[in-house]
Amino acid sequence: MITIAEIEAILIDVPTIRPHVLAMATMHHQTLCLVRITCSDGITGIGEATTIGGLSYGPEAPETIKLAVDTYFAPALIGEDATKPALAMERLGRHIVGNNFARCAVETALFDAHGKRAGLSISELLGGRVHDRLPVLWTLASGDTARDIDEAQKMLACRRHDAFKIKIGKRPIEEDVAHVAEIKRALGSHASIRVDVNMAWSELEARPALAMLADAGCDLVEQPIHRSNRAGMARLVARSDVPIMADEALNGPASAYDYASAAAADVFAVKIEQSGGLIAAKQVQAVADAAGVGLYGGTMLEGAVGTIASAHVFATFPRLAFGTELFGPLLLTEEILQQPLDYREFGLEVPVGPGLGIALDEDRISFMRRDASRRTISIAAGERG
Ligand SMILES: O=C(O)C[C@H]1C=CC(=O)O1
Ligand SMILES: [Mn+2]
Repeated sequence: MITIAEIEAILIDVPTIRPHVLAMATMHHQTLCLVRITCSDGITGIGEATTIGGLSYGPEAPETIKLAVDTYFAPALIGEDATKPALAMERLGRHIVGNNFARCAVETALFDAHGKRAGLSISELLGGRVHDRLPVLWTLASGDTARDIDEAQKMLACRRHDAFKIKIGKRPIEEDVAHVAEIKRALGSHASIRVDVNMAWSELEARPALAMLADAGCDLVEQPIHRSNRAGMARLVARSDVPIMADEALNGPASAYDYASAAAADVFAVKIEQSGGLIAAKQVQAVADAAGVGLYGGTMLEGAVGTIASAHVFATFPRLAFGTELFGPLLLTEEILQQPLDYREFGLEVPVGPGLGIALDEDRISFMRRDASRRTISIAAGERG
């Protein structure tokens, strides 16, 4: 039997190209928790978990993910059959509750390794792709209207993105709506404009705000109110002219079923980490398709590894009404792959090679990892200078 031999979780801090201003946090960097699994046949697989603003988005942070993987996931998985990712994850579920983000990183690494072994990409392991390229939007979140407009116009001009998600919820509603309306006016019909409120409003605030956003030409409103207020989401969906998307409310197939059966969302933002892995994300998709809920491929602002794992999953979705937001690597200053991802013509190419179909730049990773010893390098540099 080919077994799981070693599991390593590595933290890497990467600056963002500009501050990313969300309702609950302003990001100046992103921390990637890379998970590397080595199997007894010598094949390795890589996975990734990220969060947004440490613990400010959800119950996991990069450091807690590393701790969970090192302390609990690794001992439970070592010695298990490496050729059966679904079985390994099922067994793991008997010992570990929750920890969806950590689960996703581990499951991705198992799929990457098994895909390399089988000579198949992850999308092929998941049933086969229906898209080779995915539409990708860009998030405008500099915190400044003129800068956001300038950024969007550059993206349109170089044909990288023609849909934009504006992060709101931090400022008073009138200011936020004026910000959205000004961006929409500047970009006109060339661009689809959506907003993400990240749960910042109460239901009473959301009611007039949704009407104002509809007037401003907004195409989609993401998670306007708290994840726990499912009935409130259903009331908003029933009266809103703009489609409403659930994001934070979804953490796997059971929550998707709850939301779909309560008619509490028009669209689901599927995120592999929030869902608890690639298989669970496919189950969220199945619930949405069965219920007639639209789909959108979401991101946890992952780097290249999590982004491509997501792309393999979303490439298997026959219906993807609102496209994806798989732009995470473009928000980061550092390239960690040997071959950069292919973003052009408003989309991302889904790699065709085995597993994830990407290769890490191992020298960069060794240099950037949080626990790298740079002391010797700086002493040597000091001696030279
Ligand atoms: O959807 C979120 O809340 C998280 C994320 C996705 C895009 C972005 O800018 O932030
Ligand atoms: Mn969101």
